[in-house]
Formats: sequence, structure tokens, C-alpha cells
Amino acid sequence: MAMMTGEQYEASLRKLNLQVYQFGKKVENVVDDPIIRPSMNAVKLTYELAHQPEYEDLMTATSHISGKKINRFTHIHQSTDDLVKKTKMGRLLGSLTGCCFQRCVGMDAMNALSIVTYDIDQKLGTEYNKRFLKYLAYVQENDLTCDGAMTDPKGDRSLPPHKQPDPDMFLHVVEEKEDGIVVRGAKAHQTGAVNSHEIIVMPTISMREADAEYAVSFALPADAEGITYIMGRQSCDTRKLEAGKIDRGNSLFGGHEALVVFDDVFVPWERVFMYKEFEFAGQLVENFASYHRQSYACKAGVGDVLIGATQTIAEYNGAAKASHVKDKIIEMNHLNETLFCGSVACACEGGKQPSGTYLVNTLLANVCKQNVTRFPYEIARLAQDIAGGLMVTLPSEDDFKSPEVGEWLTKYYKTCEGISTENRNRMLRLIENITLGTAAVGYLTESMHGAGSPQAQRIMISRQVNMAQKQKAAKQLCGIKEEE
Ligand SMILES: Cc1cc2nc3c(=O)[nH]c(=O)nc-3n(C[C@H](O)[C@H](O)[C@H](O)COP(=O)(O)OP(=O)(O)OC[C@H]3O[C@@H](n4cnc5c(N)ncnc54)[C@H](O)[C@@H]3O)c2cc1C
Repeated sequence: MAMMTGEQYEASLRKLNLQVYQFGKKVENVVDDPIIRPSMNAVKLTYELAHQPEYEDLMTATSHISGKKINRFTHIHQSTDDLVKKTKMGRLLGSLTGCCFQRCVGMDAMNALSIVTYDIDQKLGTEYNKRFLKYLAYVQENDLTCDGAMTDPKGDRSLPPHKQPDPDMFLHVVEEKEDGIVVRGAKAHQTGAVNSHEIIVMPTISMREADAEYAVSFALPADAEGITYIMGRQSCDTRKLEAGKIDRGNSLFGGHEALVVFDDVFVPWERVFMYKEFEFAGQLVENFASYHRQSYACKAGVGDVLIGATQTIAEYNGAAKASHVKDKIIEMNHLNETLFCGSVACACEGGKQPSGTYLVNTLLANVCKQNVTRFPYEIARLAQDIAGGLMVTLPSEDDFKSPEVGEWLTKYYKTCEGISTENRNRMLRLIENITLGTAAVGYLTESMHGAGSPQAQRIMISRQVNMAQKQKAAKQLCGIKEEE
């Protein structure tokens, strides 16, 4: 098959037997559930665009295994050009969906595993890379969406896995069998989990020998026996249950996260990519995190939507010509393009690993993500400044339609001549959605914590800058000579 259409993707999800819970009840029809559906629409777009000639260059690639044309989300980067295209693909999709389109996490997990399985084999004589490449060929051939599952619940943050009072706070192996392993635990905040065909599990942190049973990586079909999904709530999520669409802000797309519970789940050996090689857990975390920190170019795409919405609302309000408004919009663009620069830079400066896979420049990827933990908040602040207070006090779509009060709303919320009150409402709701509503999960809090909280990047930055070289340059210029 190699590349599914959007319709084929949707049909393939209907065949899965996922155990999904939401609002305390089992979801029987996941694909058509009104809360989940917009997130499925966003992933579906990654399939649809791959078939459109104008997006072919960004959305597809040539498999280094089969030589066939594949969706870029299943590709292993073979050059810095591939890495740059990944950045541009993320921004494109962010700007077309205005939310998290979810499919990057699995791509980043596969690229990290293509590097680390090779390195484990080189050092320990194992066969993980061969297994992984066979699995990858299956993912590429069937054009699957994979959930990248790294984050454990972690319990008491001050304790390593083996010292947790409850040993399941980090996912671990509970039994070894002749044909595979049995795992127990959970993965939290899983983006796009119930829109995925596969789930790829990786350890969350660096580990020592005492944590060997937690140093495990593998892939499972999303509906494997023993896996349960519990959907996370999003601010304003139940607006998706209302008949009108204006109050949703984004009438087409959304994202989702879920807690994924592994209740003694069997994994056959051919799908195990790390088993007790604790000394490689840290490398897998760092490689995945670096790729995923690059992936936050998507926020520049969502930023494009927010900036467009802000400029439009300024025009609707009659404030667009004010010099401070113009300047604030310049600032929003400056911050947004700086986000994009970081992602492009770490891609251009990437390099070939022993496995042949190209990895981003990890220092620049961390700098990129550190900016992402801040700039979207400032862009959102400026958008709210320009939008005005009505963004949070606007009555409902039903009130505007009400025979009793609708006329007053239309009269008192009118702005410039020729501007429709309904269009103004739509734009205000979109800004609300991205800065306070369902999409703020992706645009703001995911920018903060996704791919690691800010401190994780600061640690990596401090480790990776060449301080000795900087000191040498400074000393040389002011004439300091030191003994060798
Ligand atoms: C919207 C969203 C989507 C996500 N999607 C995914 C996904 O698809 N896959 C996935 O695997 N993960 C995903 N994540 C998880 C993300 O990687 C984590 O949120 C992140 O690593 C932080 O972990 P945490 O949420 O448990 O917070 P915590 O680790 O509890 O961090 C909270 C604060 O405590 C600090 N802290 C924590 N532990 C320590 C310590 N030992 N010492 C000092 N300070 C500490 C942190 O620096 C931070 O400031 C997602 C998160 C969000 C919000």
C-alpha cells in the first residue's frame, strides 16, 4: 500500500478495537466521537496532503529500505535536507490545522530508535537494529501512525524507578517468557494515542543498573490486549458537543492526549528494541528529545494562524492602524519567526550518525525548544491585548440567535461599517481557542512541557556548549597567557 489516503486512514482506525474511556464511560465509536473527531481530522490531513502535488515534496520521501514513495511521517532522515523538510512540514501542518496534528511523536521515536538500536548492537552484539528495521518496513508499507510513548507517571520525582513505593510508576518488565516479555505501567499525556495504529514505548529517563528492568523499548499494535486509554480533558472541550460551531473557535481540527495503561501486556521478542540495556536509556531519551524539540516548528505554524487572527480582529475593531498595534504585530511575527529559525538551524546543522540516520544538532534543538517554552506565551499575550476583553465575555452563539436578546447583541457588538458581527465573533472565538481553549493545550502547555520541561533543555544547553573554547577566545583577546 505504501501511502494511505485520508479515507483509508479513517477506515483503518475503524478496524481497531481500542479500549478508550472518557467522562467515566467506555467510548464505543472512537472515530465518530464528537470530542475526539477533530483530533482525528488533524491526523487525517497528514494523509490527505501527501497525495496533493503541491505538498508532495514536503509530505513524502523515498524510503531508504524499499526505495518506495512514503509519507514523510514514516521516514528515517537520510540528509540535512530531510531534516529541513521535516521542520517545514511541521510548520505547514500547524498553520493548516491551528492545533497539534499529533503524528510527529511517532516519527521522532522511530528516528531515535534507528540510531540507538544500531549503537546497542555495535557495542553489545545484539540484533535490535535488524528487528527495528523490519518493524519500520511494516510501518512504512502500511503507512501507519505511531504514538511515541516516553513519559511515565514518575510518582515521587525525587526517586529513581526502583525506589518508588509503587514499582509501576515507571513502565517495567514483570515477566520474561520464551517468546517475549510482559510489561506493566503507564504512559502519561500521550498525544494522538487513540488516533494511532501503533504505540512505541521508550524509557523516560537515564537509568542505572538497579533500574535495568525499566530500561525497555518496544512497539505494540494500539489495540493489543491489556492496553487501556483514558482521555485527558481540555479546557472548553464540551463545546464540541454543542450544535453550533462558532463557539468552538476551530470548527475543524483539534488535538488530544490520553493516559495509556499497560496492564500486564505481552510483547513478542521481534517487537522489543531495548531490554535491560540501561546504559543506552539516556541516549534514547536524548536523541528522541532532540528530534522532538526540533518538531516544535509546528508552533510557528499555529503562531501563523494566531497572528493572522490578531491582525484580522484589529481590522474588525478599527484599531489596525494604531502604531502600537502595528508594532505588537511586528513583535509577534519576530517571535514566531525566531521559533522557526531555531528549528531550521538545528536541522541544517544536523549530522550523520553511525547508523546512517541524520540527527539534528542537539545543542540548537534544545535552544529551539527553550524559546518555544516562552515565545508562544508572549505571542498569546499580545493577541489577547489586541483582541480586547470581548474574547472572554462574548455571549454564546445561541444568545446571538435568540429572538429575545439576539438583536441587542448584534447591535452592541457591532464595530466598523461593513464588518459582520458574526465574523468578528468567529475570529474572537478562534483567538480564545488557541490562547485559552482546547488548542491552548497544544499551543501553550505543550510548548512548556512537551519534549521535556524547560529545565531539561537548560541542562542539555549547559552540557553541550563549548565553554572552554569561549574562555580561550576571551583570554586570547585580552592578553591572558596561562600555563598549559
Ligand atoms: C500537551 C502535552 C502533550 C504531551 N505529549 C507527549 C507524548 O506524546 N508522548 C510523551 O511521551 N510525552 C508527552 N508529553 C509529556 C511531556 O514530555 C512531559 O509533560 C514533560 O516531560 C514533563 O513531565 P511531567 O508532566 O511529568 O512534569 P514534571 O516532570 O512533574 O515536571 C514539573 C516540574 O517539576 C520539575 N521537576 C520534575 N522532576 C524533577 C526533579 N527530579 N528534579 C528537579 N526538578 C524536577 C520540572 O523541571 C518541572 O519544572 C506531553 C505533555 C503535554 C503537556
